[in-house]
Amino acid sequence: MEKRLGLGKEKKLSEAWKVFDEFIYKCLNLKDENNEEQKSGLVSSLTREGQGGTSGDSRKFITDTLLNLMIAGRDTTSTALSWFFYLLAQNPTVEKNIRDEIKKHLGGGKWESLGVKELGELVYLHGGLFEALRLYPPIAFEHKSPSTADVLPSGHVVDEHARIILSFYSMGRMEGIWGEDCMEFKPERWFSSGGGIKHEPSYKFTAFHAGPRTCLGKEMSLIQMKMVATAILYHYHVELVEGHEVCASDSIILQMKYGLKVRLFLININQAS
Ligand code: HEM
Repeated sequence: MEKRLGLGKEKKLSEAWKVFDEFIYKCLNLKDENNEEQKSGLVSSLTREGQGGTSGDSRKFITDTLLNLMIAGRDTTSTALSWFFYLLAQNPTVEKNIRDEIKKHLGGGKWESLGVKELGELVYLHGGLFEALRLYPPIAFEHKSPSTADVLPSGHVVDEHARIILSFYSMGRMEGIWGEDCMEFKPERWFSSGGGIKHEPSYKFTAFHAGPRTCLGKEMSLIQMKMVATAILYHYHVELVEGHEVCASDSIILQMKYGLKVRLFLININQAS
């Protein structure tokens, strides 16, 4: 009824759609004008590959795809970073180890001198982020339904009406999967015996899901998170504001109900020890 009459939440939604469409169409027009320079960009690839998707309308296809990427990539990445800094503030030794590692790879330069290749060598930072994702997966649970009746590898029979809930949050904290220290924040868990990054199968570390519907933005989000974390840790020591309650909200994304309040203390990484 609200939709038909253009009232309440439906009104807000259609206004928001209008703003979003105007923004995207403006970007597309800009792209058209600079066509030669942007042939290899994301929008150009979508235009080439999509050809309108099922709707046959290539602009709608691009708008929907970009909205999908924005929804999938924004709150997930920021939520993961909030939990990472929350855990870090409670584990100052880990913060120090990550800062030492950043310093070691700087080669005397500024944090901006760390490119994608160098970020990939920050093993401690990687371990810290993966621990945050294991303990606080931004998409904490997921449900799936079979399109037809089936038998799972476990032997469970599921019909087409079954709904299977997967709790990534619980899986990240199970002793049977991660061992006795499963509740501890331990970046070292992700170190290989050779000192590099240890790989864990996606069916064990499920923060990005697994199989054919696995997260398409995993590598991109890791680069983003590493860059943001490096920029902050290069400049600041992080402490939690005393008395501020930190707990998870009951939303689709495992955000912090009251946000994260921290104090930042300016440091000079080249002098910090
Ligand atoms: C820490 C950051 C992120 C986490 C934890 C995460 C996690 C996930 C998970 C669990 C899924 C599966 C959801 C489902 O099956 O319903 C998923 C799907 C997806 N993610 Fe991410 N994601 C992150 C960042 C991103 C970013 C930055 C992008 C892109 C810019 C992205 C794009 C996507 C897309 C397009 C899908 C749908 C894939 C499909 O259904 O085929 N994600 N992500």
